[in-house]
Amino acid sequence: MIELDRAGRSFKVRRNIVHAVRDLSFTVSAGEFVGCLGPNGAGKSTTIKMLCGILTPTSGRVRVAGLDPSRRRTALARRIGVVFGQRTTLWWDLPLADSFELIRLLYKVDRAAFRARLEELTGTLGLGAFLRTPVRQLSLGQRMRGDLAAALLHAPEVLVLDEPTIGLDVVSKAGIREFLLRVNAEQGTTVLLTTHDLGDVERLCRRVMLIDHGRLAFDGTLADLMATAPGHADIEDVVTRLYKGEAALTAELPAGRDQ
Ligand SMILES: Nc1ncnc2c1ncn2[C@@H]1O[C@H](COP(=O)(O)OP(=O)(O)OP(=O)(O)O)[C@@H](O)[C@H]1O
Repeated sequence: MIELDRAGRSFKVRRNIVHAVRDLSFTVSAGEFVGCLGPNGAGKSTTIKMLCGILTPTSGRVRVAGLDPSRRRTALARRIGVVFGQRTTLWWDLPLADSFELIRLLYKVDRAAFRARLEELTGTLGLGAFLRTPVRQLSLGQRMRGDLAAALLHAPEVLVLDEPTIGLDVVSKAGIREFLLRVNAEQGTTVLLTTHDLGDVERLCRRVMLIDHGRLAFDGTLADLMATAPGHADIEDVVTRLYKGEAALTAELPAGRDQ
């Protein structure tokens, strides 16, 4: 469903070249739920932006649902849902319901299918009480639920989330996590998320990737991740060690994973 083959993205900043992502290769199969960790500036958001076609890779190849994201952005938009936790894709001054209607028109979703989908999402995400509220008046937790609904209204096969639980309280976080698990389990939606919240990884992700300096530094299960630091039972300790380079990351890549 998602394929990166030696994908790279660099930026020219004044006279310097910043290599945000280098030689990144991995595949995510249909129905997987994958978490992507990495220190600040590691290249996670740049990777997500290449997956949804916002950024064109400067080297290598990216495919999502068989499409080249930067060349087939419109075709891909029908098959992918994207949420940036730090930025809303909703219309700030419009009530949530009007934003959804605009999305229906943009994505040319059939009216009956849209109604059914919206009803389902309104129920599972608890949007009913604030559907008529302008987006700018929503709390962060409400806005995030609205953004998730917006990303899923056209029933995409792939859902890509950049820090979907950032800034949320424990109850809101739990609600979003439960919802994402449901979408993955019941609809078979492939989910790839980036996060700094290790609770997201523990509770959601069957597979964890770690990006460091734009490269894939680890790819395996949560148990594989914990095994990189024997004797450390706390995921926070393990990840801190990995970020500080205290563990031999690449040596721990499980056999059979793309590197
Ligand atoms: N448009 C840009 N122009 C120049 N440099 C950029 C641009 N976008 C990202 N970078 C640089 O690329 C590197 C990777 O950034 P990116 O945002 O992908 O990291 P990240 O892993 O998502 O970080 P964080 O966890 O802090 O969100 C950083 O050094 C960043 O400064």
